[in-house]
Amino acid sequence: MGNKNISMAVIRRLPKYHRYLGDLLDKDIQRISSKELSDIIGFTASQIRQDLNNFGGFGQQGYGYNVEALHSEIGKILGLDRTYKAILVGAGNLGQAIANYSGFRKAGFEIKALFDANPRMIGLKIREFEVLDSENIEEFIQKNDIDIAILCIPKNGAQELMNRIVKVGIKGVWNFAPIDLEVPKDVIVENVNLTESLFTLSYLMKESE
Ligand SMILES: NC(=O)c1ccc[n+]([C@@H]2O[C@H](COP(=O)([O-])OP(=O)(O)OC[C@H]3O[C@@H](n4cnc5c(N)ncnc54)[C@H](O)[C@@H]3O)[C@@H](O)[C@H]2O)c1
Repeated sequence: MGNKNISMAVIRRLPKYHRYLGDLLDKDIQRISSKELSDIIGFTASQIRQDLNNFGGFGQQGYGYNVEALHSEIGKILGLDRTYKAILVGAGNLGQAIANYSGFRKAGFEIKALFDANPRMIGLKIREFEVLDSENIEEFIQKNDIDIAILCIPKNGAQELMNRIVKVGIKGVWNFAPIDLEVPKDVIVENVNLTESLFTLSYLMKESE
C-alpha cells in the first residue's frame, strides 16, 4: 500500500477532493490549477499541493492537475476502484433511509441484505430487500462473503452483535449507534455520530453570536 504514514487529517480531506473533482468532470472540466481548486474547495492552494504530494503529486508545473486522472487516482487511494458487499443491521428509521439511498450502490457499496431482531420487522419488504432475521446473520455473512456491516441499531446490544459478526469475517463497520465499539485490531470501525455533529453545530453557532 505504501500510504501508511498519511495523517488522518489528510485522509479525511480526500473524499472531499474526490467529490469536487467528480463535479468538475460532470461539467466537462479537464484541467485545473491548485489555485482554482482552492477557490472551489476552500482549502489553501499550498494545503492542496501538500496533501496531494503525500501520494506522489499528480500535478505538473504550469499545467495544474488533470481532473480525470486526479479523480481516478484519489478514487484508487480511497479504495473506490472495487466494490464492497455490505449488510445493514437495524431496519428502523435510519436503516431504511440508508437502504433507500441509491448513491452508495453507485459508489460501489452494494447492500446485500437487511437484518433486524424484531419479529414485526422480519419479512417486511424495503426496496428490493426482505428484512431477514438477525439470528441468521453469521451464516449470511459467511455464505455471501460480506465485507462491511452497517449498524443502525440502538447502542444496547451493539457490542454483542459486533462480537458475533467480527467472528465470521466482517472487516469494516459503518457504525451509526452512539457507542465506541471494541473490535480486534484488523477490524475498522468508522463511527457516524449525528448527535455529536449537531452539538458541534450548536457550539459553533454559540461562538459566532
Ligand atoms: N434516526 C436517526 O436519524 C438517528 C439519528 C441519530 C442517531 N441514530 C442512531 O441510529 C440507530 C438507529 O436509530 P433509528 O432511529 O433507526 O431506530 P429505530 O428504533 O427506528 O430502528 C432500530 C431497529 O434496530 C432493530 N434492532 C435493535 N436491536 C437490534 C439487534 N441487536 N439486532 C438487530 N436489530 C436490532 C430494532 O428492531 C429496530 O427495527 C440508533 O443507535 C440511534 O441512536 C439515529
